[in-house]
Amino acid sequence: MKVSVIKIGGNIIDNPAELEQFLTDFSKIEGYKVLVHGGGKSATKMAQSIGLVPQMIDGRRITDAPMLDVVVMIYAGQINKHIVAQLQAKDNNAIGFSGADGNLIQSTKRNHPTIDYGFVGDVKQVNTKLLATLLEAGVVPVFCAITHDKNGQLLNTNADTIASELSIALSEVFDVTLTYCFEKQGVLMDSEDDSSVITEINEALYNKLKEEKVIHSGMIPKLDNCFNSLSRGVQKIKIGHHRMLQNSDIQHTTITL
Ligand SMILES: Nc1ncnc2c1ncn2[C@@H]1O[C@H](COP(=O)(O)OP(=O)(O)O)[C@@H](O)[C@H]1O
Ligand SMILES: CC(=O)N[C@@H](CCC(=O)OP(=O)(O)O)C(=O)O
Repeated sequence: MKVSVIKIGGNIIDNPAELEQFLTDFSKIEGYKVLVHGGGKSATKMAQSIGLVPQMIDGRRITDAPMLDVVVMIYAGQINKHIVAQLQAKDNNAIGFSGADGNLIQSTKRNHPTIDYGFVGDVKQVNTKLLATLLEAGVVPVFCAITHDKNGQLLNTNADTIASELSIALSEVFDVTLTYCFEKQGVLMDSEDDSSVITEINEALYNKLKEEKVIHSGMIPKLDNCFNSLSRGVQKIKIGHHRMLQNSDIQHTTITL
């Protein structure tokens, strides 16, 4: 059996017209599917509006107690419930989840020797059995970027990592295709030129382009997640613009080991 795991980032979520188009395309995907959403941009705006100062290190948000409240409200509340309602309107039987719900994603608080990330979690285990049961019951799970430590503490976890870890776990049971959708056409030779798509990238090319600074910022953790997922059983990974979901002519990047 096949499963499509799709991740969308803050730039789609922040644009209502793009989000609506994405959800229309997503709702038409046949078979088992899982949606993972970020929302970093909205969380940053909300945090600033109440006087908090957002800080990211290596693609991870420093999450103190007030920031944790903001990300739980924005990711597990506002964004997740809007997406679920929109998918229900499109006749997809979506249910929204954080990692705490059904103990679906348990994580451990990040323990870094020099940086205090605060309430940030690294995924420890996925409740694959419950997730498979939900898929087999016709549910479309919609995950936000909040996990828990099973001791009552919610933790903020990078959404790309959640998509990757769910895909790895589901690979024990299904053939998984993981698709990262964002605002660009794929991994680009020039990150400002959408016509410069690299159609296939392996780890050797990635390392070379990272060194040459062709690949930088948020694309680095995204691709690190991709190679980790491929080496741990995920069948296929694509990165590109969400229009590729319903139009196979749209250029995108395929990741290979
Ligand atoms: N070579 C590249 N090709 C495409 N994007 C790149 C590249 N190098 C860096 N980037 C940056 O990576 C960003 C995507 O990472 P991120 O912001 O984490 O995505 P998401 O919106 O999915 O959370 C792009 O907006 C782009 O600015
Ligand atoms: C720990 C950590 O960094 N969590 C992320 C979760 C959201 C996210 O990943 O959103 P995008 O996919 O839109 O970037 C954050 O708070 O920004």
